[in-house]
Amino acid sequence: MAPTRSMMMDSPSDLNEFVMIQGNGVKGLYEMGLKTLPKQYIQPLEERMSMMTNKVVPQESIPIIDMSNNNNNCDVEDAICDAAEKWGFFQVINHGVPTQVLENVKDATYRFYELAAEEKVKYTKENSPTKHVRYGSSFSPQAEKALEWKDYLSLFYVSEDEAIATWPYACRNEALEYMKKSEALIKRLLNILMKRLNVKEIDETKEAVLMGSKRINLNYYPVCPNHDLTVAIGRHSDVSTLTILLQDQTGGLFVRTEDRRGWIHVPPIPGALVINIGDALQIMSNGRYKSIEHRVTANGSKTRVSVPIFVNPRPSDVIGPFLEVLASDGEKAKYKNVLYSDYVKHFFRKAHDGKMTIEYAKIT
Ligand SMILES: COc1cc(/C=C/C(=O)SCCNC(=O)CCNC(=O)[C@H](O)C(C)(C)COP(=O)(O)OP(=O)(O)OC[C@H]2O[C@@H](n3cnc4c(N)ncnc43)[C@H](O)[C@@H]2OP(=O)(O)O)ccc1O
Ligand SMILES: O=C(O)CCC(=O)C(=O)O
Ligand SMILES: [Fe+2]
Repeated sequence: MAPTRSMMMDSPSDLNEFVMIQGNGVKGLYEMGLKTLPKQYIQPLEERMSMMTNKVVPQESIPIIDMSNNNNNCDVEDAICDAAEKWGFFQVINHGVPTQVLENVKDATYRFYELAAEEKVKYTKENSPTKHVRYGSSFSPQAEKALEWKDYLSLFYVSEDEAIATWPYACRNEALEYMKKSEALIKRLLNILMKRLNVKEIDETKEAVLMGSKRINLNYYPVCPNHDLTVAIGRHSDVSTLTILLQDQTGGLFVRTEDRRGWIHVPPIPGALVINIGDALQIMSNGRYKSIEHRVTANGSKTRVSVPIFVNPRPSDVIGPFLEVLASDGEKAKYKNVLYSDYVKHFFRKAHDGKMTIEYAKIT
């Protein structure tokens, strides 16, 4: 529902109560017709995209890789590994996930957020019947100095039966279908990436540590007043092995340049998926593949949705550089072995802070 002129009003006196506790989210703030951004969302100058220090580099672009069978397989494999080493980010087209499945999960995202706050609030951290389903706003509100203009629904996959029993009806079938139909793409990408690391075969143990758990997030970024003063998602790197990201046609995702001096826009391409390397794979590849910092800008005129699938080790896995990588030329380990759930908890308990999470695993 778009706000009408007569509805325009000030922010609620207790913002936390309205957004988080009653479950209205930032979507609720937009629908109230706020004219100005509440102060809690005003980011420090250095985090705003309008600052000179955050310049956009329009002439740069992350690779767009055609994965269709008509293309020479070796060329595709090289392009993927090169992109993972240099950029940590690339887009894939002709990837095998049906367009209809992608459209359906975007529609399902809208369907979930269009539910009444009383329905959505049943899934907040305080109310959710399971830790595997969580509806929230911003990233880590207790730890953040300034909030982010984003609502999310986070669904941790354990089994189809558990998902059917616990995920919200408005989106569960579509989210499950998107996960299922992405499976072949995920395996193909991991096989390709492992080959260059001298990992000849993904056996059961390797499969568990590379893709033993999955989380799907339905992100909703409503129109934002004074959007230049805030962010939709602050600078961060993902803690996953790989992330498969579906974005709509709005735009707003930016990736840090290699020299860290600027930001590259990831242009929406109909039917494409954005792939990025997460911290877990940076660690397992001993830094060969890069988990790159990225961020999302808030938009003053359009609502945006995105749906990442985070492909992860299992929480109980210990991750560290693969022996195959170290053995190949006696390379020294740059990261220590860490319990993956400790690593993820460390990530979730602090505000977004660029590339800082990986310091937790660095050998200094
Ligand atoms: C939300 O906005 C985001 C999210 C992201 C995500 C990027 C990713 O790469 S997600 C992939 C993360 N990996 C996994 O989910 C797989 C492994 N999972 C686990 O290890 C566990 O499920 C766990 C996440 C560590 C939770 O473990 P548990 O033992 O049950 O511990 P808790 O006490 O429940 O949680 C620990 C701590 O984390 C907070 N938290 C848990 N789940 C979420 C969630 N989905 N979203 C946000 N925060 C979460 C929880 O509140 C706890 O913090 P406290 O301060 O309350 O103690 C990228 C960018 C974004 O903007
Ligand atoms: O919305 C996007 O384009 C990116 C989302 C993201 O970076 C995340 O959820 O980790
Ligand atoms: Fe991310």
